[in-house]
Amino acid sequence: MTDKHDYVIETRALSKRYGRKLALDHLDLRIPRGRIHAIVGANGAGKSTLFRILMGFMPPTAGEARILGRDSQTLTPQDRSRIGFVNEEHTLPNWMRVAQVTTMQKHQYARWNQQAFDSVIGHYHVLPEQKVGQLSRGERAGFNLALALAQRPELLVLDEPTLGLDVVAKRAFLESLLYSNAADDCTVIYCSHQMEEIERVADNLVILERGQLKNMSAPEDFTARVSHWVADVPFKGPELHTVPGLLEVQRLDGLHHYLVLDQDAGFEQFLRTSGARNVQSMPVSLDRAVNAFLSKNHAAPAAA
Ligand SMILES: Nc1ncnc2c1ncn2[C@@H]1O[C@H](COP(=O)(O)OP(=O)(O)OP(=O)(O)O)[C@@H](O)[C@H]1O
Repeated sequence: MTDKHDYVIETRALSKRYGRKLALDHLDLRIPRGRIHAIVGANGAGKSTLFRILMGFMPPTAGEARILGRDSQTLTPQDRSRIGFVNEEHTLPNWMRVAQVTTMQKHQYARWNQQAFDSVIGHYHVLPEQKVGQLSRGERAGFNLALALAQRPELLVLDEPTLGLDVVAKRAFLESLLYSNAADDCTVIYCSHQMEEIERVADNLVILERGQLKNMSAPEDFTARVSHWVADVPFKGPELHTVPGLLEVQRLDGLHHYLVLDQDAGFEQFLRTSGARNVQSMPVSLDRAVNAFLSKNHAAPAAA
């Protein structure tokens, strides 16, 4: 049932103001159905606010937010049952046993898929008789993901799901997500600050900054927008305000390192005209590209 206007999330001029702070600023965001979409942003970019509005926990100040085609402010329990949500807190009743929680969820969700549950929980050493409160953080994350995937939600929102997990638990979590075929008939929204995870799982990279959409493309296409130039420039080099697309500059071992956005080979010419002797371009990782992009405005004062 996919048509070209089938968006799982659609916002139009969505704004949220908390007192003097504008957390979402006329945000127009359209996330198509299917695949894994990463949403990244610096602290305070508005990600949690966006999800609070989308889940109907909070009204917007202005604009419109739709989730699975419904107005987020009038979601019914049935609409909500089409959405799975896993966050870093992995909130489940601590006093209940794993088997009890599983049975309860099985009865609650008509589309429950036992095979999906078994294949994910199989990555973890979780016993049915254990109480939720006795599980380790990684086991609780895995249990939560297994429950969420078994609901067979149309939309699964994962908000920093691997925060605080060790390397082994993180790997198990990502493998569960990838190998459960979640992306086949379920759209996954993955909010994380961990670029190596995003590089591994995401098909689409959404960057939010100060409540505005700054990028929506395949992660590798974003990386291709950022280039790293190393130049041997005598003295101070060009005035920084004249460097086109500048994200970051560093001086290391007497060489200038420039990270720039949306520049082509003309940038080499710019450096040479500025007196650079040796100029080389180097590949950039997604982590470096996103961090340089986000840091550029990080220290600037917030819009009131
Ligand atoms: N209840 C509130 N009252 C006032 N300001 C708020 C409130 N909730 C959020 N904010 C502000 O709105 C902005 C966006 O916050 P939000 O929690 O949505 O960001 P975030 O992208 O989820 O950040 P993080 O990555 O740090 O969790 C921040 O500047 C924050 O200080």
